[in-house]
Amino acid sequence: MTRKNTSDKNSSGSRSRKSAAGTSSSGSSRTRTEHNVESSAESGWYKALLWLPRALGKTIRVLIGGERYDPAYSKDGVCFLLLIGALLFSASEWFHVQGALGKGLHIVASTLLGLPSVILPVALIWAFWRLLVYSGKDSGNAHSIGGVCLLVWSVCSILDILKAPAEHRFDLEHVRQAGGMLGFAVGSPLAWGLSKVFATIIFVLLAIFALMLILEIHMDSVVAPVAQRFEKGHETVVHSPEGTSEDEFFPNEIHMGGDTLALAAGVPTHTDEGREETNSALPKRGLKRSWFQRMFHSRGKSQDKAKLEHYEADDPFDRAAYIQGSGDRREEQPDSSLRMHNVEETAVVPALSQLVPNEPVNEAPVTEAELSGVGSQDPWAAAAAAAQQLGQVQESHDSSPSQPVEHSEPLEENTANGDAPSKPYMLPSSDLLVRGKPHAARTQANDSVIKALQSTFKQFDVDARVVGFLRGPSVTQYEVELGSGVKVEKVTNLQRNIAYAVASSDVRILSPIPGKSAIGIEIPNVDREIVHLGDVLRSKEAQQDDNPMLTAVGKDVEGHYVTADLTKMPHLLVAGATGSGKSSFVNSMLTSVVMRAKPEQVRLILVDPKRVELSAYAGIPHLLTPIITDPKKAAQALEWVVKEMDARYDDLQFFGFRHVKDFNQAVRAGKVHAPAGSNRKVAPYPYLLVVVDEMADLMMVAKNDVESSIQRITQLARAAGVHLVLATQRPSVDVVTGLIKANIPSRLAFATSSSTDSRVILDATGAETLIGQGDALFLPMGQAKPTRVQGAWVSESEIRNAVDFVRTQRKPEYRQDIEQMAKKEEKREILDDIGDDMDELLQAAELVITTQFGSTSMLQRKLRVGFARAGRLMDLLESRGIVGPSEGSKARQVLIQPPQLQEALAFIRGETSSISSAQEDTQGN
Ligand SMILES: Nc1ncnc2c1ncn2[C@@H]1O[C@H](COP(=O)(O)OP(=O)(O)OP(=O)(O)O)[C@@H](O)[C@H]1O
Repeated sequence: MTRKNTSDKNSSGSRSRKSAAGTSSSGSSRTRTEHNVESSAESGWYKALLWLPRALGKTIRVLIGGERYDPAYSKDGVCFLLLIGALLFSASEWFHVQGALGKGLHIVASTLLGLPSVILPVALIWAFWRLLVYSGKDSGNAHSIGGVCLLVWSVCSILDILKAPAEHRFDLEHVRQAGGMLGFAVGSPLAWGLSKVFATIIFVLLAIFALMLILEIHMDSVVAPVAQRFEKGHETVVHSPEGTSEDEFFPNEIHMGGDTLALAAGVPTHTDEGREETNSALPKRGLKRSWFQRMFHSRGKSQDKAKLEHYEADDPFDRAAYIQGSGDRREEQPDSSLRMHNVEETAVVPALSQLVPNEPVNEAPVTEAELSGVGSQDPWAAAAAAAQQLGQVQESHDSSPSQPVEHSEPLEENTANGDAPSKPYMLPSSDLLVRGKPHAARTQANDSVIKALQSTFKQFDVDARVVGFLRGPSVTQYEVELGSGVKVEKVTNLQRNIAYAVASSDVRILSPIPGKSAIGIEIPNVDREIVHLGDVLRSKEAQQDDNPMLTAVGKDVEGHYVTADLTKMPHLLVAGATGSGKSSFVNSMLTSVVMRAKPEQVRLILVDPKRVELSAYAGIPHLLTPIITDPKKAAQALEWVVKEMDARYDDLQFFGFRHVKDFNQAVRAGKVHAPAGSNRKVAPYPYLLVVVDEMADLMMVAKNDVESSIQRITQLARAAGVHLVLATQRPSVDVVTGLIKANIPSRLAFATSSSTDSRVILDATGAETLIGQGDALFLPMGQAKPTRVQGAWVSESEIRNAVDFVRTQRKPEYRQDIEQMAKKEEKREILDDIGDDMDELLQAAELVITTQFGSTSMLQRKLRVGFARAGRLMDLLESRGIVGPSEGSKARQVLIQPPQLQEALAFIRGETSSISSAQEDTQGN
């Protein structure tokens, strides 16, 4: 089930994580209370530090009319103070102004810092910039500012040590010319007590630590890659770019080791020029990236992005920016009188919005006992004993193709790859994914919208006012309270006028907001926020849960990260109009799996009839089969999944478990033993995730087969660890049939073109009012009402980096039986097509090829058949490429020469896949 830090009550009773400070997503009372709680939790020194500025602010507020406290202004105030401080100290330290104030400031600065006082204005401007750009709990400001203070202290101390006089004495003039009081405090005593060299080393180390704090670098990110490089020393040499063909380096999507990676027909290789170089440089890049990424993060997002190779498809919101004009249209600066008015009217707004935390409080993890079947008794002992007694069962087990032993391949897959066990598999570092800006709780655009709403109410004489808002990444929900005796319809009827006033056609009105006596007006933000996949995966919630099937969904309208456990969905339907963000979601989901799951934990079957959407994942070790692009093969793969599921059930039944999770736990605990005498190895089953990027194509080729496979999988697959994600851009009843809907309980609806489509997906309207580009309604199983989310975004460069990282570690181990099953199916189709006419068709082929005369009447005469039958035989020969198309009354062209007769006959009988391959086979023999 979804886990998000909102209060969505989950009717199935599954876990729902609450926000750090509160339990309900409801409004102002909650957030006001949270504010009190938060301020009472402040430490004593913090209160003491802020006592003076707060008292000053309070006095000013009282003097100018007693307005309520707006914390957004306190941040602005600090920024301005820093700027003014920087200006003052630059006058005294750089321009040496000679006024009394200038001299006084210089005395203060040089006494405190000594020579480094010249960098004081820079440090203040830097702190000003940092506070302006980053704010909130996740901003990292405390680390950075603490780091800068430490660095300045270290520099002052080093200067003091270097200039410390031999005799132990304090001389203020000397101290001012060295590291100031700050440096003297510890520097000189250390130099006198320890020697200058050792004291300097200590402060150099402290300076390095300070730099690490500023650049957000951790020791392990420096040491681990170096250690890794040492371990891989030899391999790196082997894979060095020079003198090594691309074949030796298996991440290349076509050649891997000595083998050729069997990409599905039509799967583009997703390479571009210089790609080989990129791949072979990867281990080196990993180290560089981790250093630079952190450094860039601390300096801004634009540089952060620049480190990744850029693709056209990397840019989210392209069209949104254009359509909504956010790039062109400047927000009007509200005039001062209106601004005052707004401040009063919406005074509660910042109190509401600033308290929406990004990080959830952690709930106690699910206990082992919650997992079904794992109780205090030891069920495995009984199963093992039963297995001992069931020698006969085991034998039949061995012989029967549908029995678990036959199915031992996936169980052994951990060790099947010769080189796999020697190299531990490493998950990609989350540093490969871009960091976004901290969530903005309030922007200028929100103020403009509130102003527009208030004036609309005023114009139409409706006694209503905006009392708060919750800003999400793409949409803000404004909370409107009505005066007593005012009908709700008065506001809902204004929908079009509101849309006009805020210049957006996508206004959604919720009346009331669930759980509140207030109306919610959802209006798209002109300054939308991109929800980066990396941020969702780095959220506390996602990091504390090591479930490999946990996937990022995005952020809800309150700015909380939303993640989902695919095992609890257990199947998901993703639908929406073209360009609405489905493929981007599927990419985020698959990248989540690549980032969090090892191949032995999750295996994938990817169906991509559009051929380009999922090709980036070709060759990853999680794949169970090459990416399937042919809808017919996809239908057969689904049938294979049904068989796999049945086989897993047989296994679970045999060993006495109800869920594959329990079975896996027992295997890991060494409590499951293969029956005596059997040579099978017991290993945990990986989850199997089947992703179909376009359902409509599958339904067109084999509606009944696909429907019945999906029905069977969805009914049973949960316990077997098999999960489906079906995406479609045609949410019509012929694609998303009643049968499919009934079996896929979780839905994710992106913008649809009509309310009918929305009903098909969600059984409710609403998706037609979404604004596209990742804006979605998420309805996980068990939840009564959908939650609005902005889907997580992962760029193509990020996907490539993550995928390259895993491909360099392991080859995919494809299951041959999926391919074989598809081939068998093809053969069956060929034979079905010919039916009872095989003998006559072979005779006809022989006649036509030996005589090189493709005439229907000749077949009529020689085979003694009627015209219609001879015509059918000729059509069958044409379909197999033996004769050309009909040329009216003329005989058809014969395309096969007499020496190829035997190959042609073998091909007709379905023994070979083509006539040329038959020739090759013959030559080979
Ligand atoms: N979560 C998101 N955040 C930001 N922008 C997004 C997001 N999702 C999609 N977009 C924008 O919308 C564009 C279209 O998205 P996407 O290709 O996923 O749509 P789609 O529904 O799969 O379309 P189609 O069915 O035609 O393949 C993207 O190129 C991107 O610019």
